[in-house]
Amino acid sequence: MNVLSVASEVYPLVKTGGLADVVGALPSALLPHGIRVRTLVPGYPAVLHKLKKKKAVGGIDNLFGHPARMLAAEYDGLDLLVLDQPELYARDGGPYLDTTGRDYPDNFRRFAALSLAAAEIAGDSVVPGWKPDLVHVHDWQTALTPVYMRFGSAADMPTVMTIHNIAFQGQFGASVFPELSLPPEAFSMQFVEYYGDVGFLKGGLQTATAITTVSPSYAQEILTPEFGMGLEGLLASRVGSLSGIVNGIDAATWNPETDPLIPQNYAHGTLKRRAANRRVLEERFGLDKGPGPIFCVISRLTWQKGIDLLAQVTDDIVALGGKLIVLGSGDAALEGALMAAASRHRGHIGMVIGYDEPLSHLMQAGSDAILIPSRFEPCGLTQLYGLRYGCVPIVARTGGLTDTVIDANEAALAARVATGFQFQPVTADGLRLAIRRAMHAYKEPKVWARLQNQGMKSDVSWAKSAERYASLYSGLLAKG
Ligand SMILES: Nc1ncnc2c1ncn2[C@@H]1O[C@H](COP(=O)(O)OP(=O)(O)O[C@H]2O[C@H](CO)[C@@H](O)[C@H](O)[C@H]2O)[C@@H](O)[C@H]1O
Repeated sequence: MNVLSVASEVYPLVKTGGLADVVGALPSALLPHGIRVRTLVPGYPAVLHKLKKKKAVGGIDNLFGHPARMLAAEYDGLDLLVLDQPELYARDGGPYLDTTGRDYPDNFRRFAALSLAAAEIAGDSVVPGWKPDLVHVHDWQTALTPVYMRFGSAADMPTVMTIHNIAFQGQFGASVFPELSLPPEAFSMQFVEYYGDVGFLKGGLQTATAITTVSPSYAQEILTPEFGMGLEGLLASRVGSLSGIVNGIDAATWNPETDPLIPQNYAHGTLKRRAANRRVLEERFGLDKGPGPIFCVISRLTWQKGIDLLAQVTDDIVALGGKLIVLGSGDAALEGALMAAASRHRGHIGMVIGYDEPLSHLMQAGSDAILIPSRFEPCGLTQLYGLRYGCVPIVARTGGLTDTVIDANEAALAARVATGFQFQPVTADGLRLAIRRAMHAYKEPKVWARLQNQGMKSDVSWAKSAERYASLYSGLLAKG
């Protein structure tokens, strides 16, 4: 089976968050199922620069007023198609934001173009001699693909639309509609019209053959007004086509036994070796040496991720004898609150503002626990990395965090299945209580080591989830 996967980012070429990790890791996990994935991404400078050997395999004469080239390349096991259209993608900033942190004003056009190109590949008019059997799109940036397919020459080909984060919907004023090269009837409830605006994600959810999200719990939650963010009604009308498949991790990139980004490799039998990583971490974050657990946070610093709750418990962490290190960037006010905490508690709280992939590996390898107080979390990946690295996850009981961490309650401890701590309600008090519970467990080395070992043994690979995607794809093809 040939699958075209379409996304706005893919690890290791371009990454702003978990979407890239998933899009980068799923293809090799699907290969044993006889599924060959080609991944279509925009030709951002970062992508073109990293791909040394690329070949023009086709093109589109007029993609929103400009010619575009389709390049093919292989990178780190990925079979890539790259949409090379400098007017849209040759920019100095990131994939979505300019150098001052603002959305590019033509993002609607940049990602409509990506979606239209995908639909034309599916319609067999762009890459001669290659055509997918199914198209899999991710998040709002690629959500118009099934809409274009419906009105183009691949109307019967099955499509899967995966929601990684329903908070980002790609909603634009109605004035963009005439620029999208869609027929007038597409501006209706059945397609992209969304409360009088154009909704990219809405259009995708309305037209994709199947909808998935990245955990079973989140698939349930988005049917409620609290988590559906306005799309719960539409999703309820499509509930028969909606499922949740939990994310895995790239077990080769995230393997403490072989990870080249950490000073000291280790396995679950050699947890003591983590101490060497801890020492490097202490240096890096300016922490005092000494006992007590190091809690880490690796995250966008936003309300979704509950970072305001974290800012309320920093003093408590220090008062209880713990240390805190934070890597991330985001809301200026939250960055400021954490910086203030770091200067109040020099030697006990360290902060690095920015995005640093190697440092994120070191933090998982040297910290004792990772805090994830998210208000909503479709799946979450950092708790999965934590499990693999013996960095015990302390998580809000929501979405995929619920599905992947087993709370250290008495029964779970007795059954030796606990892997971390969950808390609810998702408030500062809830988080505070979870930190107290973790501190208590940390004081009993045997209990803590068991939590670490149990986590390291849990299956966070793609194996089971790839099987689920494979059977979803086969089911759709069989129906088609
Ligand atoms: N400052 C920093 N420096 C280095 N690395 C950093 C970093 N900040 C974050 N990261 C990395 O970025 C990724 C974040 O992934 P998450 O799944 O936690 O959240 P995100 O909200 O981006 O993804 C959305 O999509 C994914 C994928 O489906 C879902 O798991 C998730 O719930 C959903 O919100 C992880 O690999 C993490 O290590």
